Amino acid sequence: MEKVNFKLLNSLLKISPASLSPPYSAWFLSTVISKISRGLFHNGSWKYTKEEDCGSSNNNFSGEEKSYNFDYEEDEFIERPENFNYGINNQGVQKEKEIFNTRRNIRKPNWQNIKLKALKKNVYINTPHIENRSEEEIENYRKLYNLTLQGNNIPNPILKLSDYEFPKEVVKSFKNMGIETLTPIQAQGWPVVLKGHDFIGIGQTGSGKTLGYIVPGLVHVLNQPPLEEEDGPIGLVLAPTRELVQQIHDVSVDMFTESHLKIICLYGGCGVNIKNKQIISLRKWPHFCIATPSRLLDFLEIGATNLNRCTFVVLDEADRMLNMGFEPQIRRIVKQIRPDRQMLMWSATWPKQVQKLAHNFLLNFIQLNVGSSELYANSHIKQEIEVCEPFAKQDRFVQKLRELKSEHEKILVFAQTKVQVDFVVNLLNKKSLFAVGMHSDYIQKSREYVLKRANIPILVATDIASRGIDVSDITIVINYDFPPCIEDYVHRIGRTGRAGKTGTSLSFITSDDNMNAIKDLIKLLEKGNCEVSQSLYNLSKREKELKEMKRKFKGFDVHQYSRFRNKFK
Ligand SMILES: Nc1ncnc2c1ncn2[C@@H]1O[C@H](COP(=O)(O)OP(=O)(O)OP(=O)(O)O)[C@@H](O)[C@H]1O
Repeated sequence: MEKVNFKLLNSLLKISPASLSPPYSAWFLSTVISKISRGLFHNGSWKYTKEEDCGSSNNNFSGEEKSYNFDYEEDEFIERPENFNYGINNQGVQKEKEIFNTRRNIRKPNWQNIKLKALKKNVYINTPHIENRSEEEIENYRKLYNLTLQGNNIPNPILKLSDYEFPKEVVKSFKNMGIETLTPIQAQGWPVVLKGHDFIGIGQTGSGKTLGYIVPGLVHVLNQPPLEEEDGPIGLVLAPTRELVQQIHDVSVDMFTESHLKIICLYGGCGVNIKNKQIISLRKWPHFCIATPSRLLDFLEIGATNLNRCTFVVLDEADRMLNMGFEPQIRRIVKQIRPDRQMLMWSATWPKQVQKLAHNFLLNFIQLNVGSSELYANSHIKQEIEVCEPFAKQDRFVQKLRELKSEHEKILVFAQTKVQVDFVVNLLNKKSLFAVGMHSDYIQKSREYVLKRANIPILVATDIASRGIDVSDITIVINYDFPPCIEDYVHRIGRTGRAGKTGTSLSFITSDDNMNAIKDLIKLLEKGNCEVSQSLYNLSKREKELKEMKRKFKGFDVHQYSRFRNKFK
């Protein structure tokens, strides 16, 4: 029976053009040749023996032979039923999904019939120093940082770390992590969350929102009765991408070390072996869990964990989580969580479309906006815009990059699609500007590597890297393609200018870009008192006129009319 190394097959199928550049091409060729010689490229279903290819003999399937199939949602191989038939045009994949969908069904628990464990929601300690602060001092602080608050019974902010009696484990972690001051979103957010309120925290990119929920999350867990057998995690953080989940996990581990509480992270796209490790970690009674929604749902559906003890729930990048297809998953997960939970939502952007939806999940919440209740970009970022013709964009981009390369150590470039990322990487490598790409087709290990560990001067990515990712040495962000929605622009450029540092963004804009986003960009720049070039105004005006003409001359060839009009103007 033929044996296939799935990890390598996966890498080969998903190989990006960037990997064909000199350092990788030799490895690529040798791998292809060795795979051909082992009979990799055969028709029919893939078979492998787990012991060899998963590298572990401790899993359930050691020694036995099973068929596996690639799950595009989970981005990894999943077990396939015996006698499974692919059929023509992947009809089989569809059928397989149906089979698995029916197998995986979780019901909403009937909370009235379940005896819930005791919950201590308000873990705030009244500290005279904070309570006795004058109203004037508090007002001044809120005005200074432009804090807008909505809701009732709002506690005073914690202005200094020494003002509040944090548990000793937390104080030790602060020392280890070198945290001496609070950012405004932490100063006002922490007491609200510690009091047990549901909360929406909106603050600019890089303003410290992660610790904004991790610190009160840790205090919450420390105040709950200990976990017992069969209990799931007490704290749960949901985030949209694997990279973000891993990053939040890293920050949380630093914070939780002194308290010896267990913290785990769950994400897909990492192969069966890691999935098994994740299941094992779930069985070791973790106190806190950071997860992507689909992977957590998967584990809930196979019964690997439950959320009966979960009382502290966080949606990071909440607007993203309630949008773009995540919302049904979030609903299904939240149904599994007891109704008297505490729920928090955090983001740098809070578009109107998701606001109403968010309120469905929260009870008597307090909302904090740091900066402004309207959309705005981090004021530490210098925003530059370059308007050009679509055909001139490539050359202009390469020219600009050559100029910027000497000034900036690490440059992050955003392109709109995976194909576009590969195209830009190829373009730059051909021009001897060494660049590496990152998008969802890259294997997880290489995604982690290029983001955090590698010394790569130019990284080209899709929006997968736009939210929450905290890489300290990115000093410039370039939008090769302008995003179709302004919130994505704010998050993308927010990868620079973090934690009070300054940064620069450069965006290329052509008439091919989404004009609604351009209009929003003009508003954003005007609100932030940034200079708006005449060419940007002209572009927006020209498109407005064209739209107007299209409306008037419906059925006519508008472009022909436009040329005609320009000729005789
Ligand atoms: N109190 C603090 N003192 C010093 N540094 C801090 C403090 N809080 C956060 N930071 C640092 O600020 C940086 C940005 O924090 P974080 O990633 O939490 O930002 P964010 O608001 O979540 O950004 P985004 O909206 O992009 O997700 C991190 O490197 C973090 O270590």
